[in-house]
Amino acid sequence: MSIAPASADRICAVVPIKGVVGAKQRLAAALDADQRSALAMAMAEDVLEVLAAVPELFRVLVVTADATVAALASKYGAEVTDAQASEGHTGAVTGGARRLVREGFSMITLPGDLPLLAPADVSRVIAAHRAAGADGHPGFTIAPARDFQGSNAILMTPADAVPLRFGSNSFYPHLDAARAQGIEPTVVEVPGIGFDIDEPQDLADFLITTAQTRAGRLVADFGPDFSARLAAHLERAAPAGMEAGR
Ligand SMILES: Nc1nc2c(ncn2[C@@H]2O[C@H](COP(=O)(O)OP(=O)(O)OP(=O)(O)O)[C@@H](O)[C@H]2O)c(=O)[nH]1
Ligand SMILES: O=C(O)[C@H](O)COP(=O)(O)O
Repeated sequence: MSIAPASADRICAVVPIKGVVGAKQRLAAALDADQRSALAMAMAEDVLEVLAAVPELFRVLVVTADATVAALASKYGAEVTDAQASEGHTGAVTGGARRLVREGFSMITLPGDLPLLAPADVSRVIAAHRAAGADGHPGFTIAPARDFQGSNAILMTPADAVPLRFGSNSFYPHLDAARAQGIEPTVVEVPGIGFDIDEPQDLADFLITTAQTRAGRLVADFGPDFSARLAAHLERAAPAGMEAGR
């Protein structure tokens, strides 16, 4: 099999999307299954719309085994693959990376649950990667989650430059993994990338933004009582003597 040389000028976004069923389990205390599915789909559509508007991206590849997600991806001009799509976040991204290596593309991977993402956020990561001189050389650029636990965007030249392992605390291990490959990671903090919705507290923080996106309108439509119920849940869930918060 021939492998085309990777270039930081040829970047494909890889977005793993689990799909309608089983999404956002960690929000189960705040949302029922239908609400969780609807929120996951709304965020995914918002992210796909944003990525379609990033001028530096050549392509977008959605890794999913879900037919509804696949149809949504096509609507925004994204390609779809189901290779390794049911092997968790890490498996799905690794499957996408393998394909991009064969095709000579660098990879930026982002999850589908970044409700405040804007095209300029993605452009910032790409600019940082290029400024770090990754063109023609292996490079690794990462934008952490706001709590510095998650890895919310990773850009690699070539697409498989560093073995990835997503999980509850992947940011610092990913820095170590890059250094183990002899690559000094570039870290770029981007608020619109750092904010994802994993836990009920994230949902409460998102409600306050009153974002005029699909996801923002959806949570606003959960009704006037929703934010009070969410606040009550967070109050109950907070350790005694502490304010609800991260
Ligand atoms: N294709 C694919 N994508 C996945 C899989 N697991 C997670 N993802 C995606 O990876 C990104 C981060 O997902 P997580 O926050 O870990 O999982 P989640 O389903 O969104 O939420 P939880 O169920 O609460 O963990 C999201 O875009 C998910 O849709 C999987 O098995 N296959
Ligand atoms: O390693 C990570 O960044 C996580 O797997 C991403 O998923 P989450 O932040 O949505 O849990």
